[in-house]
Amino acid sequence: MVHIENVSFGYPSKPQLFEDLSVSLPLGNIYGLLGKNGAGKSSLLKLIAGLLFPRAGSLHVGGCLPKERHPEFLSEIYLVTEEFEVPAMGMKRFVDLYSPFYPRFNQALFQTYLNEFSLPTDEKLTALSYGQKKKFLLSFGLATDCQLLILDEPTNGLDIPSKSQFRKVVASAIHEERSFIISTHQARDMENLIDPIIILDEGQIVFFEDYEQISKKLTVSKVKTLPPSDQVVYSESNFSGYTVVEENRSDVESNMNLEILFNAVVNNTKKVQEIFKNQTVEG
Ligand SMILES: Nc1ncnc2c1ncn2[C@@H]1O[C@H](COP(=O)(O)OP(=O)(O)OP(=O)(O)O)[C@@H](O)[C@H]1O
Repeated sequence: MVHIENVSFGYPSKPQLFEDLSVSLPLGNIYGLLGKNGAGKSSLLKLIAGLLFPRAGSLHVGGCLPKERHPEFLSEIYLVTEEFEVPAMGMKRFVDLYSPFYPRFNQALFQTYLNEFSLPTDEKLTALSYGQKKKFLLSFGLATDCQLLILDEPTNGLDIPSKSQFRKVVASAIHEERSFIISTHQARDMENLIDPIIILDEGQIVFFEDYEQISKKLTVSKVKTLPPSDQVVYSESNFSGYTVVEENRSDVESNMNLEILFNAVVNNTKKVQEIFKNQTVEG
């Protein structure tokens, strides 16, 4: 679905943000894109959506060049940005205007999502709160059934019940003919939803692994004293000792959490990459 080859990109009169970045994202997954502030997550999502253009390299989405913004491409992609504006109109008018661009738009599902998020349907979009506007756009994006749904920080501004509703509706809307890319800092909101995990750092994709491999290859434990340093991939001190990430040398799959995984990858990228390089190819 998304094929990025040797892409370089930088904003005018700024240093390169990406240098020779390559990644392929086949259909059927909810990709989680993690990275520090300023790592370039939103820029990468905009490159994929054709809102920014690479300086070098090639970028294809569903066989189209995003920068050309062909109708065929636009009808298969929906982007919910972190900051957005909504037009001053009611929901029905919005749907009447924009759903015809999406040939598989599902009105019944759209209604289900609005109900799930308890959204008032008779208000003008501009009269909704930030979180309600976001839930409206998420509902619309999910209901388009487009092949590629891109969500930039989707749970920012959502209240606690809405975060679990978000996980529920997103998980229900994925199928093998579509993919979602979700960029987030809210690792806890995304537990058990995003898989594979992609980590962007220093202009490169430094980590791209699925949960199964992560739990086979790494283990996390809480200990009172630190193990020998050559065994420690990453450690954090806590009130009762340490949380330690180590290579998983057992046959038991671990229960890695996303926050600690992220810290391990960005603090000890080389070591993590070495561990994952020795992957056994199954099947
Ligand atoms: N329109 C722009 N013009 C110039 N520089 C920009 C522009 N947008 C972003 N940048 C710069 O590009 C870099 C990456 O920004 P980007 O928003 O893609 O990062 P991010 O990973 O999404 O960050 P965050 O997690 O803070 O949202 C930052 O250094 C930022 O200052």
